[in-house]
Amino acid sequence: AFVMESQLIVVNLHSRKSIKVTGKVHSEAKSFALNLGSDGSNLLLHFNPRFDNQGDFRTIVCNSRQDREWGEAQRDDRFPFQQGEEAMIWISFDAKNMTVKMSEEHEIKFPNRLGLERIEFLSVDGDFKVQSIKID
Ligand SMILES: CCCO[C@@H]1O[C@H](CO)[C@@H](O[C@@H]2O[C@H](CO)[C@H](O)[C@H](OCc3cn(Cc4ccccc4)nn3)[C@H]2O)[C@H](O)[C@H]1NC(C)=O
Repeated sequence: AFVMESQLIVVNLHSRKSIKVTGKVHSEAKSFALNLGSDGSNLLLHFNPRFDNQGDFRTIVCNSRQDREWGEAQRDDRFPFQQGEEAMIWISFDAKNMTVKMSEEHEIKFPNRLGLERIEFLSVDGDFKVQSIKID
């Protein structure tokens, strides 16, 4: 079984910048998550692709978290990830929206519900091994 380790990275991301995460999806991936915000309890974005997990099949679940409380989840079944393959996830944001780009033709918008101007926290959980992180 996989050891579910959380990869915690401290970043200092202003809203004019973007962060590009590349990595590899486990060959038997069920679910992974990228969490961005000020800390684990206050997330601008919980980006959670589910291959087959908690009743979701090949669906991207996005949500926010405020003082540990989850907000209203948003689902998208345009699912570009493949088990065992590399993936690039490119996240940018402004005072209104988060934008998650996965390829030229596929991006997801999610409201910036917390209105944070800065992201100091990025954690990666589940069946995804981070290979690089680039802020530009
Ligand atoms: C239909 C009645 C039950 O609804 C289900 O309720 C679950 C519990 O609230 C919902 O699952 C939660 O959805 C949240 C986003 O809205 C988060 O994804 C909750 O997971 C938090 C979390 C992260 N981690 C670390 C992690 C992440 C990915 C892989 C491995 C470890 N462990 N727990 C996850 O438990 C789940 O999305 C929801 N399903 C539906 C269809 O609404």
